[in-house]
Amino acid sequence: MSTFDALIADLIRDARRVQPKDALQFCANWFQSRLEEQRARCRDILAQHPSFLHDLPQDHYHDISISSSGSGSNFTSVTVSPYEPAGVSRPSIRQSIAASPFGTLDVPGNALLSDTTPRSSSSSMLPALPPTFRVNGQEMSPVSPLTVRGRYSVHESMLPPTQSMFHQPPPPPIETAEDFLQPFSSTILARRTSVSAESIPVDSESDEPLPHFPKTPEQLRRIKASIANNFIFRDLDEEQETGVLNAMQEMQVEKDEVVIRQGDVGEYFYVVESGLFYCYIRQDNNQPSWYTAPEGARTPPPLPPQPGHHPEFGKKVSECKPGSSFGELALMYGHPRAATVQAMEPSVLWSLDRITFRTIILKAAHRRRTMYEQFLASVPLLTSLSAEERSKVADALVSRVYQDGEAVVRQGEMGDNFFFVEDGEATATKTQTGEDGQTTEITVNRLTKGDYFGGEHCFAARDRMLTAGGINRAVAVAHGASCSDG
Ligand SMILES: Nc1ncnc2c1ncn2[C@@H]1O[C@@H]2COP(=O)(O)O[C@H]2[C@H]1O
Repeated sequence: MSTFDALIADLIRDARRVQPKDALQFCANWFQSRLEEQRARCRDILAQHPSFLHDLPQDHYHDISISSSGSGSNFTSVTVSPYEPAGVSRPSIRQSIAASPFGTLDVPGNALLSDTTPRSSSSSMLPALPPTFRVNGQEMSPVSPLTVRGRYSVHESMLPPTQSMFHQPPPPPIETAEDFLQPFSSTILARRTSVSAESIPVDSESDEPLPHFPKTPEQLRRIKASIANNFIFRDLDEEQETGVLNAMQEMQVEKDEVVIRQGDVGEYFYVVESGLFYCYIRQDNNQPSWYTAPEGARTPPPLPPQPGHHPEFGKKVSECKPGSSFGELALMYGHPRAATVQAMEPSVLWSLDRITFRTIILKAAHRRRTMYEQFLASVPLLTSLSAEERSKVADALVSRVYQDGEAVVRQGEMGDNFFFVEDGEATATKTQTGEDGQTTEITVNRLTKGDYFGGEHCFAARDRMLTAGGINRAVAVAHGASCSDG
């Protein structure tokens, strides 16, 4: 598969999973995120191995602009080197991790890097200047390859079409060299893998050292308790869990503190140890809190206050309590933050940086999904599902090991799970009461790999008791997974 095809396949898969309301915006953000990640990695590699620059063909990377006529014959090609030293220190992907979990804007490509707002005390770790790259000798900020306007497309791209029409004059004809970028296919990149678990081969490894913040046994105990019932951590093996625990940082959050702002770039994922958080979504527009409309721009009239609305953050959509987590969407899909998250009381959070989240957690989830997709493809009941539908079922599966003789479901119990036998064997038994009043247990079925049971709405199996007769693994479709009558 070509780089382009692979990119598009990844984009389509992610878009289907997310089902964005604004598809174009989703695509723009998705490509922007890929581009930023890739360029930061290139710069990292070149910072470590400047000699690679000489090995690279100078026309290795082209930005191609299309003339406003849109005709294919009017392509012009401009050499752009994201490797070229630019006279300012550029951020590496490591540096792009803001020292403060609130510093969600400090990522390459974020136009707000030119913002001079004071940051947290650890901001000395952050690059002093916005990241740039050089086009024809001219310093430029990264732009979205799908954006046809100026440099700070991040601002613009966050506005939905109607909103941006209020703020912006009509777009000029497409004419700048940096508007469209060909997919990058560098020999140098082959030396490193992407951190995107969504798009990399499952078993590739990142050689990026992950952060390690030493912790007391008591802190470790508290994190483990916080993640114990969180499905996001369910797929981690011991080594992965250790990596995640090492990378987590404790945060004491005050009442009313805003941990995440809708529209910001996501750098951290959070697990709630104690306290309470509300998540809000502004429906009226998607623009980030730091956005200021250009002078003289017309703004839409403010919406009247409604119950459950925060005057600034919008509608309350959910609450995050101890053991839950938030902030995963932006890290997974490269979106701006989808909601604003604010502490309702003094709280304790554990934050996990984007790189660790993607290299460990997403990778484990990806591997798990691949494993279950293969398993589900062998289940006769599901042969009519499309690959995409099987993926969805795979994501909903929770694997559980049952010991020999252990009951999986009991006769007469209300059941809201549907089970597949992943490995081993299960027996279905039924208790019968004879005319003499004696109860006997008879075996009515034996189930092996790929067989299923449960789901009382789908199958008249509620009068059975299934015991794990040598069953090693059963896979349950989680509560809420749908199954059709039949
Ligand atoms: N209804 C919701 N829509 C979107 N995000 C939500 C919602 N409820 C909670 N959230 C969380 O709010 C977080 C905001 O940052 P993210 O978009 O990274 O991830 C988001 C989710 O974890």
